[in-house]
Amino acid sequence: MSQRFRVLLLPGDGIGPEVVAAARRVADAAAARFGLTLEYEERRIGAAAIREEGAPVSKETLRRAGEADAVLLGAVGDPEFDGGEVRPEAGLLALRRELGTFANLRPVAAIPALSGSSPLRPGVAEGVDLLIVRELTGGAYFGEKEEGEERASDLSVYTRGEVERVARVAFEAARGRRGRVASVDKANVLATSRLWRRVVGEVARDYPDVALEHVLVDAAAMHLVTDPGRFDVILTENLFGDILSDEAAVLPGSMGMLPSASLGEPGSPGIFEPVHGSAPDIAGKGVANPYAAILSAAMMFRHGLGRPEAAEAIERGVEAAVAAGCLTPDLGGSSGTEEAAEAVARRVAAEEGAA
Ligand SMILES: NC(=O)C1=CN([C@@H]2O[C@H](COP(=O)(O)OP(=O)(O)OC[C@H]3O[C@@H](n4cnc5c(N)ncnc54)[C@H](O)[C@@H]3O)[C@@H](O)[C@H]2O)C=CC1
Ligand SMILES: CC(C)CC(=O)C(=O)O
Ligand SMILES: [Mg+2]
Repeated sequence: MSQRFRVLLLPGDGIGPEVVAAARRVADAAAARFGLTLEYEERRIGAAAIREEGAPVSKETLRRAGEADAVLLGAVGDPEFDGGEVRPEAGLLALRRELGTFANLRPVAAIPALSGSSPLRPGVAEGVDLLIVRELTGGAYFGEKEEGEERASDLSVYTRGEVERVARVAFEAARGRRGRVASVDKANVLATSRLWRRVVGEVARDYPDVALEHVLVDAAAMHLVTDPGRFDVILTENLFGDILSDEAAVLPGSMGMLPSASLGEPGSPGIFEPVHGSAPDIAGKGVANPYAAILSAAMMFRHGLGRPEAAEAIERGVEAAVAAGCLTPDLGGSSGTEEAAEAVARRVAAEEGAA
């Protein structure tokens, strides 16, 4: 009998529905090839939920997310709600809090056909392969807020336990990679960063086979673009990780190339979501790059459903589609979102050596 998984789809806003449809198309191809059944439920989040349900995420959606095996999410955010009291982005933060997804894995890898000397895309950094482990449920995004006409504040709090658990995720990941962790902080100024640095140093003692360096975030931002090869795993807090990962998008060539997995305690559902936002400037045009969402579906198979062979098939499918020149406009091509998804799905279905 085929293995069944419940996947909650949260397409969200802007290009979210377009890229989630693309990711679903490819996930279905992978499921069919490996004899799995994906049972989908689709619900609203973000601006779509504010309009229809009066809140950026409903209690029922949070409950259903908790019951799913994995959540596949597009993006939230709509200029209509800029400056308003109820913000679409609050729905995503509430979901991350509800599921306790404290570790956000953001791999940054340049696809060979796009990199360096390739005539397809000169300028993309060749051979880049790093992993940003971003703490996702603490810091300034979740601290107490004060918002007035004359004064505003966002409290940034980290506890020893919050730092320790995400640090362990980074060290474990480094063991399966090139054995190096760069912990990024601002310990010359911030108290939270000094706690961060102390605790990461303590955790490192349990991983004598992993090399640890501490890097200040301002210098890290520079090294990331001038010498990305110096990094293997970057471990950092919520706000710094958000900014550094968008910066890292220049390495594979586009925001549309960065997937992510937001993970909590073992056994709890993860959220699989592209790093990019709702991109209102290109929404509804059918030109959004779906590879970040498709690669997030691959991460869902690997980290959420325990089926790495399906993840690898999707990743090979994306590489092959890109090598064949199936590029959306952000990558210098003229393919549409659906065309790119179809190109990957076809390759996933047809690949030799199916399990
Ligand atoms: N995880 C999430 O849901 C996130 C939501 N947002 C929200 O998204 C909205 C727009 O924010 P922006 O700052 O414009 O960031 P964004 O990531 O949506 O877009 C930044 C730039 O990258 C381009 N881009 C992004 N994804 C792309 C894709 N798949 N294919 C081709 N081009 C792509 C956009 O066209 C835009 O020029 C805001 O409301 C923001 O709060 C922003 C980041 C993350
Ligand atoms: C709540 C989101 C808008 C934050 C974000 O930009 C991200 O997680 O990448
Ligand atoms: Mg972001």
